[in-house]
Amino acid sequence: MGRKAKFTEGVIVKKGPGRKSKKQKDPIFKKELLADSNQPDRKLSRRQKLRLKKRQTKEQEAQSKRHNKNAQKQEKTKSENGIVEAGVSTGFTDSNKSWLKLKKSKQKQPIIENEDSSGDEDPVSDEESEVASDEDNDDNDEVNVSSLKDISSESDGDSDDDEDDDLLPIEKETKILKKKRDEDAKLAEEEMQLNIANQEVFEFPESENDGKQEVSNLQDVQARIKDVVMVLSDFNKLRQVNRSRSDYMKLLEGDLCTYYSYNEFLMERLMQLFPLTELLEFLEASEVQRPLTIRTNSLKTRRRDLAQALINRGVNLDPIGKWTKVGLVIYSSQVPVGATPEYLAGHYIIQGASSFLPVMALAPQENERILDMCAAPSGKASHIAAIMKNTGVLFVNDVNKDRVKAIVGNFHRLGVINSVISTVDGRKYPDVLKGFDRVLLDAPCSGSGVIAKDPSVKTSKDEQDIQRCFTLQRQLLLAAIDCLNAKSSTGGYIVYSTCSILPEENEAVVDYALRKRNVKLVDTGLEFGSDGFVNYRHFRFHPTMKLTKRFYPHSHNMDGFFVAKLKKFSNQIPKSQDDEVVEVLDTEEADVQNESETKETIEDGSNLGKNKRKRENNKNKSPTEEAKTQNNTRQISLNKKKKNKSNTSTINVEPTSISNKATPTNKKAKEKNNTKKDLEPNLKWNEIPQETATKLKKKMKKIQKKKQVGEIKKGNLNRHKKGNIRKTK
Ligand SMILES: C[S@@+](CC[C@H](N)C(=O)[O-])C[C@H]1O[C@@H](n2cnc3c(N)ncnc32)[C@H](O)[C@@H]1O
Repeated sequence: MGRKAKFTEGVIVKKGPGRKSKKQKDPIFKKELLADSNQPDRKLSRRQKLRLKKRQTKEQEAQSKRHNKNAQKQEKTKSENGIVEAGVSTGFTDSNKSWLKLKKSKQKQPIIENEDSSGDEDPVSDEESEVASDEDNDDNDEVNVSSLKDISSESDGDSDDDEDDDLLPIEKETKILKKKRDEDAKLAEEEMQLNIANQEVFEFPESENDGKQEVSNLQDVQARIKDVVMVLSDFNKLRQVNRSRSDYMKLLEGDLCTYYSYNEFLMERLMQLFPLTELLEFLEASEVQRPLTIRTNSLKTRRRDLAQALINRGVNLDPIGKWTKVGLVIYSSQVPVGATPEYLAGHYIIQGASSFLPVMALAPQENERILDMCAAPSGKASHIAAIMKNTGVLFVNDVNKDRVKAIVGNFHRLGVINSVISTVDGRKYPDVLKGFDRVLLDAPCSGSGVIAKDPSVKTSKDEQDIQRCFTLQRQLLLAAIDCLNAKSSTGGYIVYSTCSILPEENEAVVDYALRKRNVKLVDTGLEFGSDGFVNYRHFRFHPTMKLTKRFYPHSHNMDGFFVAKLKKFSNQIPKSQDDEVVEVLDTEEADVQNESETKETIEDGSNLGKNKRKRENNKNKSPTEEAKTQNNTRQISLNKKKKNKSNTSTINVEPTSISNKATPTNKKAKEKNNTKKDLEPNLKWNEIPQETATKLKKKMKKIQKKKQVGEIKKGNLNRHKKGNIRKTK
């Protein structure tokens, strides 16, 4: 195989002007680059000139140093050896050696260098001196850098310009950015120092009204809130020595009331409830409306179809979350959401996300008998009906006749056909019907969880309102439990819920029911939410209270809400002495009882203490054991009653209770005194405003009269009964 012939060899192919050669011109270099760098007339930049000058002065200095050293050495050797060698300089060798020593320490090549130069007494050449001076420069790197910095900072304008000329655009940009970043960091540092300084100078207002007048606008109030929170977060370090934590808390409470427009009562309760940072989050979140949410009525449509229909009408929506299959959140809408054809056809109901939770916890089953005791306007009741698929029977009740009308309207629209609607006081419901598989008690409450929806709650609630609420809630809960059938094959469950976040209306009510009835707390089945309180102020609730769920606007993005689920394990009602308190009273009596029960709770008197002790004794017992002890107490109390009957025919009535039950008959005067005593020890008249005191007194007189009449009647009855017994005997 021979080599291929190159036919083109020797023929010079003329390259045509290609695209590149057409466009690209010959490169043009800067003059300086082309110029010989060794040429003395080369143009140097200012900085280069400075460097050159510096190097030259350094060289001179180094040389003079060397001369001095040599001179000193020569003098030394002369004085040591007594020999004076005029005209012969050995100094360079020494200096050379010293340079070598320097090298030795730096480069760790002492042997070769030493060997090479050992005994060499040649004077150091110019080149070497150049190197030496360079080395010196290296040694003094730090000095050079700092001096360069100095130079640049001194002659900011010119040198920077010169430098910038040498830099690429991207380098220039990074330089500018770096400079800006440095400036920002410096500013931030200054601000921080200023904050620290301010923080240190926060002074507690000295005026008598604790500084209420010192802040004139909301911005100042806000600033002081921040300051006080800061002090409280590191109290030992930042406090003023003569001020206690409670002083700061009081100041903060006042400022928060001013800033967020709350009354002191509610703010105080909230401050007891939340840690400071969480409190601020709660207050902020309660200023913002919750997102508009709707629930698909699964009796009439599916969520997907409803969503599509609404999107077609210009509604911007999304599913609420993974935890519900029927909820939709509406971000914006081109049509009024409460008046679309879908709404009117009952395909959905406008309902807050938190309202889904109690029904989910109740977990209704098809074909059950379910009671919704306080149902109007029926958001939750219609949800229950939908889950039951219109099977079984849903008993829907509310004491308010006007609100019941809303139930009827809603049920018509939504197509609920398995319901019986009633208007009864829930507390009397067990007298009407019992034996339900499940009961929902969505109790009337203070509404402290729905402040965004109803801002009047901020200022309208006081101690008495809360007391009235929780007394009614307790009575309703016991009645609701009494309506339940513990032996239900599918249920025996009750869900208690409120839109309040106050433990008095939630955990305390459930705790009360745990003591009064054969029920135990069970898991709600809700996958999210915060645990219920076990400790709160002077209350200590049953440890199982953790099974209850709380929801907050700031952490769950829904209205404040409480849900507890209880299972009834016996239809028997344990009768303890305390039970006398729990009776269905007419409204007038209930009011007075509220007052007296309320007092009982405020003063944390004998009953609460007693109950607390009892609870602590039962704390480690299982529900059945607890039930046994409760039954025991019941027996004891019954025995006591029997004894009393046989001896004196009187029944011990709890000092706080006003009851319709049998009262002593034969000693009217004594009884009169007793009733008076029953009522009065708990009421401190001087603590009650005069108006309410006179009202209360009037009411009490009325009740006493009623009682006396009732007693006489009952007394007559008893006499008849006794007579009958005697007769039969
Ligand atoms: C929180 S609302 C119920 C809301 C309802 N569950 C819903 O989802 O639409 C409380 C209801 O309890 C009713 N209520 C108040 N006291 C009552 C009582 N003693 N017996 C029955 N219902 C009562 C009120 O009229 C009110 O409608």
